[in-house]
Amino acid sequence: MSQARSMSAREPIRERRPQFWQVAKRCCQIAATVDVAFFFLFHILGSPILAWVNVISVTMYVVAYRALSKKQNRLAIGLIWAEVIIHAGLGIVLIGWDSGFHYYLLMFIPALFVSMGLRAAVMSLLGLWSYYVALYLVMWFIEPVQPIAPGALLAVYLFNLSVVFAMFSYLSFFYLTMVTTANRKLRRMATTDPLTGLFNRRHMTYLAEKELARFQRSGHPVAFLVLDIDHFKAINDQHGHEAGDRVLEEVAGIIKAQLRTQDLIARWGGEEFLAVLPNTGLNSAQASAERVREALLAHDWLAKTGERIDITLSAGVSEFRRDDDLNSAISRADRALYRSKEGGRNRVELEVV
Ligand SMILES: Nc1nc2c(ncn2[C@@H]2O[C@H](COP(=O)(O)OP(=O)(O)OP(=O)(O)O)[C@@H](O)[C@H]2O)c(=O)[nH]1
Repeated sequence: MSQARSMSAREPIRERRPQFWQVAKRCCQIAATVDVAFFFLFHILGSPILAWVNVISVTMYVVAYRALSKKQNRLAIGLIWAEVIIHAGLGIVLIGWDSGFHYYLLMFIPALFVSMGLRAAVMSLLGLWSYYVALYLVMWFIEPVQPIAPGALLAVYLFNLSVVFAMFSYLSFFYLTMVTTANRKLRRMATTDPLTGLFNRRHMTYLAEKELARFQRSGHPVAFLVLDIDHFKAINDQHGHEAGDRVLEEVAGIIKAQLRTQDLIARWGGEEFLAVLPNTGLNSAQASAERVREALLAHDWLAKTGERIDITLSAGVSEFRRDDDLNSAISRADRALYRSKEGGRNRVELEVV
C-alpha cells in the first residue's frame, strides 16, 4: 500500500491516469462548441460583454487542447480551471445566480480527484467551495450588473442546466467504462497464465475445489490429467528459451483443442499442465489424454531455423474418489505421470488403485 502510494507520488503527472487526459481533450472540444453557441446566444439576448467573453473562452480551450496533445497537462488544467472559474463568475455577476452558470463549477469535483494527488485535490476542493459560496453570498446582496429579460434568463438557465446534465452523464459513463475495463483486466491478470492464456495454478485450485464440491453433491465422476512435455529442458537448451515459450503456447492450444469446452485447463508448473474433466470417468479421461498426446505427435514442430523439434508428452490420469481431497487426487495423477516418465515417456498411465 505504502509502496503503491510512493510509486504514484514519483510518477510524473502526465503519466498518471492516461485515460483522464483523453477525456479532458474531449471536454475541451465540447466546452469550446458550447461557448461558440453562447457567443451567438448572448448576442441575440442583448448581452454583448458575455458574448465576447466566449471568444476568449474558445481561445483558452483551443490552447488547452493543444497543450494536452503535447502532454503539457499542468498548463491545460490551469487554463481549463481559469476559464470555468472566470466564465462562471462573470456570468453570475452580470446576469444573476438564476442563470445557472454556477453548475459548471460543480462539474470540477470529480475531475479534481482524478487530475491531481489527494492533498492537492482536497485543497482545490476547499477553494472551489469557498468560491461557490462567496458567489452565492455576493449575489444575495447585489443586483446583476447587466440583467436580461426574464424569458431570456430562463432560456440561459435551461441551456446551462442541459449542458451540465449532458456532460455529467458523459463523465459518469466514462468513469464507469474505465472502472469496468480495469476490473476485467485485473481479473484476467489474477486468473490466467500470461504466456499460454490458460488458468493459473491459484485460480485452477479454486475452480477444482468448486468442481469437487459439486461431485460430493451429485456423485458424477471427475477426472484429473497431469500432462508434462518430455525433455523440455533440452528444447530450451537446443533451440533457445524463446522457442521453448512458443512450444508452451502451442501445446496449450493443442490441449484446449482436444478437450471439451467444459473441461478446466491450467498451466500447473513450468512445462506441466493440469486438466480437470467434469463428468468423466477414468477410461474416458485416459482416451482424452491419448488424444492430446497423439495430436502433439502429429503436429509439425519447427524451430525458427526450420529445424524440426521432437516433442512428446507424458500424462498421468486419476479419478476423484469419495472422501478424497484435491491434493491426494492430483498426487495420484502425479505418481502415474512419474511412471509414464520412468516407462520411457510419450505415454499415458492411469493411477494405481
Ligand atoms: N521456455 C521456457 N522454459 C521454461 C518455462 N518454465 C520452465 N521452463 C523450463 O522447463 C524445464 C523443465 O525441465 P525439467 O524439470 O528438467 O524437465 P524436462 O527437461 O522436461 O524433463 P522430463 O520432464 O523428465 O521429461 C527447465 O529447464 C525450465 O527452465 C517457461 O515459461 N518457458
